[in-house]
Amino acid sequence: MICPKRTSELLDIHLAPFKDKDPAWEIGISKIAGRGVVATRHLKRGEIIFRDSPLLIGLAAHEEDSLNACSVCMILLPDTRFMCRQGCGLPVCSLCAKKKQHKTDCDLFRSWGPNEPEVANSVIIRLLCVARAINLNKDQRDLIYCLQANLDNNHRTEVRNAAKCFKKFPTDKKVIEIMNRTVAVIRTNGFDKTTDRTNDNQEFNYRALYPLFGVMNHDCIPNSYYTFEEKTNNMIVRAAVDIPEGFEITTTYTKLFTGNIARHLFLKMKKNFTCKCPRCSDPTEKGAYISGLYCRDTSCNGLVVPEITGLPHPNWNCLECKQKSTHAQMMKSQDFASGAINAKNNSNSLRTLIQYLNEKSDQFIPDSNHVIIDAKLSVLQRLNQSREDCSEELAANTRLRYSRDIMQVMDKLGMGDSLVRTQLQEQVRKEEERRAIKQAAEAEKQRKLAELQEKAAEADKLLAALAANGDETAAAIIAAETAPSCAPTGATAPTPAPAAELA
Ligand SMILES: C[S@@+](CC[C@H](N)C(=O)[O-])C[C@H]1O[C@@H](n2cnc3c(N)ncnc32)[C@H](O)[C@@H]1O
Repeated sequence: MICPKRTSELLDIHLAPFKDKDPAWEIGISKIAGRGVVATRHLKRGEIIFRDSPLLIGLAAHEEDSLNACSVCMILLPDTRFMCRQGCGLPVCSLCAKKKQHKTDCDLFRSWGPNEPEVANSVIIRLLCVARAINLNKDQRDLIYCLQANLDNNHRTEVRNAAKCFKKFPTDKKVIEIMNRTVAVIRTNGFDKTTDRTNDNQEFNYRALYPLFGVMNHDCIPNSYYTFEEKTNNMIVRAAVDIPEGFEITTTYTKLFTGNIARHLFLKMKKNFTCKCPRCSDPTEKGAYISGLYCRDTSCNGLVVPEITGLPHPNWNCLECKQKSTHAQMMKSQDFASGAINAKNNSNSLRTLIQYLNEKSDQFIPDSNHVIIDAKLSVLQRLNQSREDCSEELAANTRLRYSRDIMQVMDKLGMGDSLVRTQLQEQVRKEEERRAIKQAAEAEKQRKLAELQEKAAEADKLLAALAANGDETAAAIIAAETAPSCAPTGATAPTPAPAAELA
């Protein structure tokens, strides 16, 4: 492990533009693994802990059909004529083509002679983030070397493949080593499009290395969460819960609602470690039963969970009848459920998906299962874009119900704040506000009606009194004066409107 002091020095240089004189964090020896980020004082839930800027950032270029983004500002460009005319093989917008960053990138890639500079090639575009490490200054380069790098067998593959796309790719061992190391450092500590490392379903389509964030260790119930500033791509890390002084600040490398087994596999294969946090050690995941499935015995209503955690193929146990099942048996149920829900999710009708989730799916998969949580999140996301084929009432009820369901799972897991929770809270707040406005309008209608009824009753009484006194003319005048304001539209004087009719 590299000394936390040296890491701090290099991070201070990197973070100097933020001018944080009294940081709420420091780099220390972690109880979880190697170095970690530790709170220097008590942090309140929601408080900003630090800002970080990307030391390296570039297009992820994972999909061939989305290569038309500018390699500097990363904004999508019109479909034609977006490649640099200097022949570097990089897409660039007309504004960024004049910027210093592009000149540096362009000079580097042109000197390597791309085979087909006019064609957008995902391998070349993807390499840019890594190749930018070559032009960093010494402190920045040292910072890269200071971060952990899990050097697996294929961390050299990317650079090796990229070399085939250029005529004069560098052969200098030092240059190749910098790039290979950078690939490994990004894989261990960085982002490579949201799907690879995000805890919040956030859109982040780049490949990037945030050095301070890179020192944070993982916990499946993290005590911090992060967001990105759209203009700068800077990251803001906040406390998800109150964090006492001296406690390690953790993040999660996996999605929040992935079950124990899938998280275990992801962390083992992609991040090279086995997590031993309390959620991972508990087959019920703190009673949230995110991996829970129904017992195979149809006469039993019990939930089945993995017998022990931390294994890729555990046996499963019914919590009710104690029947054991093999992993393969339970995966059949899980795959069947995932297939059914995904088929409904991919169909065009959002209303059908909602009906299916509300009425059918719990016959074969518990509501607590991650497939259902993901489907509900997907419904909420679709509803945010449009109501599709749902009535206003169905959309509103679904928003409220699913947001509350998912927050309940978060509460069971003991999760604090996160971007997802903020979004769900906002959905609930809006829906409760809409309902309160509707209720207030209904109450106001009722109040006015009662007022009218009261007036009509008073008029009835007056009329009766006048009639009893034999004052027929006065009664007719009163009836004519009161009826238009009390009676429903269309009622005509002189006949007094009976109170029942007004309702
Ligand atoms: C982004 S780095 C975190 C910082 C790292 N501890 C360091 O000293 O630089 C990720 C690596 O830290 C280790 N790590 C992070 N969280 C861990 C955890 N919960 N349990 C075990 N190892 C963990 C793993 O080796 C992982 O590949």
